[in-house]
Amino acid sequence: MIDPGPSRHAILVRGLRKVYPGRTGPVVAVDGLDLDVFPGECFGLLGPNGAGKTTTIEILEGLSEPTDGEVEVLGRRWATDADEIRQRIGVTLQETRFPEKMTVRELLRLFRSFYRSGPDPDTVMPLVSLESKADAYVETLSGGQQRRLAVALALVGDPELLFFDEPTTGLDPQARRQLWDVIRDLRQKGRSIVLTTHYMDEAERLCDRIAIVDHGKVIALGTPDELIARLGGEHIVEFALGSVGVGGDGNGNGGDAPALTPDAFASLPTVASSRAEGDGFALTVGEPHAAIPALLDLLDRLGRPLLRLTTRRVSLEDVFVALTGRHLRDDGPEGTNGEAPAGGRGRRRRARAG
Ligand SMILES: Nc1ncnc2c1ncn2[C@@H]1O[C@H](COP(=O)(O)OP(=O)(O)OP(=O)(O)O)[C@@H](O)[C@H]1O
Repeated sequence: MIDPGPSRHAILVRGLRKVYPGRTGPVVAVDGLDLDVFPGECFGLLGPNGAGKTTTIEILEGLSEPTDGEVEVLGRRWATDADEIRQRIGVTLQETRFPEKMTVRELLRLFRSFYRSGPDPDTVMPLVSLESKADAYVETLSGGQQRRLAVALALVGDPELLFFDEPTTGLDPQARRQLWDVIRDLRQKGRSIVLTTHYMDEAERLCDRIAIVDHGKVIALGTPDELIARLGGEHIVEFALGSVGVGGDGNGNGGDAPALTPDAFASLPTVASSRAEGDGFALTVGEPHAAIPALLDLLDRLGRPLLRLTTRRVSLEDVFVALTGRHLRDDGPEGTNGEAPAGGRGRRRRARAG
């Protein structure tokens, strides 16, 4: 049971479950989730497609009913205090459809009229750098400008708590950065923020604390630094080996020499963990200057030629891989491999404004 005392929480969730009927049988989207979001923090739900992030945020926003569990938003419950909660939160959905024949200013004024109090819409436009578009029809705005308009619409009620569901999916790098700045400003002004994302760099840059979600459960929780520190080393050394003899991959498999496994590198100086990665290996290390010379010595003794070697800082992606053995996502404008986003796989929420 949730403690009935005065809530110090922006959000309190206990034992949240959501089961959808599904075509081929029940789908457990959220499976016993606990969350504590404190006032003034930017809290991230990070996880792969289908992890249950959107389902969770929809329940917090009062758009969907839980199958089981308890939810408090700003110390209130949706069942009894829906009007009050709506007056105190701002919601930016994954996608928003706007009425085409309204200007930016008209739409902001309309949304402002839904709230008892809040700023003059003209003072909100500069917060999202849309003042020059005040009299433009919303249909003429670019994708990034429309996302920022959606944020402005969430701000006109002067919310204490804001929800952003995958705020930058599909945006180009410049538009992403502009939206990051808007979210950072809101945080600096003391607003509580909950955002979902499958971009680890976004979570790392924006969030004070992150819950990594997989299969409807929180599998890790902490500040980005705490989560990264769990790996036991701050650097990743990735390398691939040439095969000895004919054929083979970067692990030595398929050539004449016996294949190497990640264990072969586990006892090198400051190596905290080792895994197969793509066509080679990835070592989590504390001190690359100690680990790399020892690695080169070992490969020399084993007679294995090095094809390539790179080092980088540990990311939340590595935390996810260490926890699940899978990658968080294979794309992202600034992700690990720079491939184009997979885009609209699965369901996307669309909201019609006005
Ligand atoms: N209305 C629905 N009916 C049936 N299953 C659903 C429904 N909505 C979501 N699901 C399923 O519930 C699971 C969680 O989906 P959800 O959209 O919450 O995940 P997510 O982490 O937000 O993923 P994404 O990043 O793709 O938005 C998935 O298996 C999804 O297919």
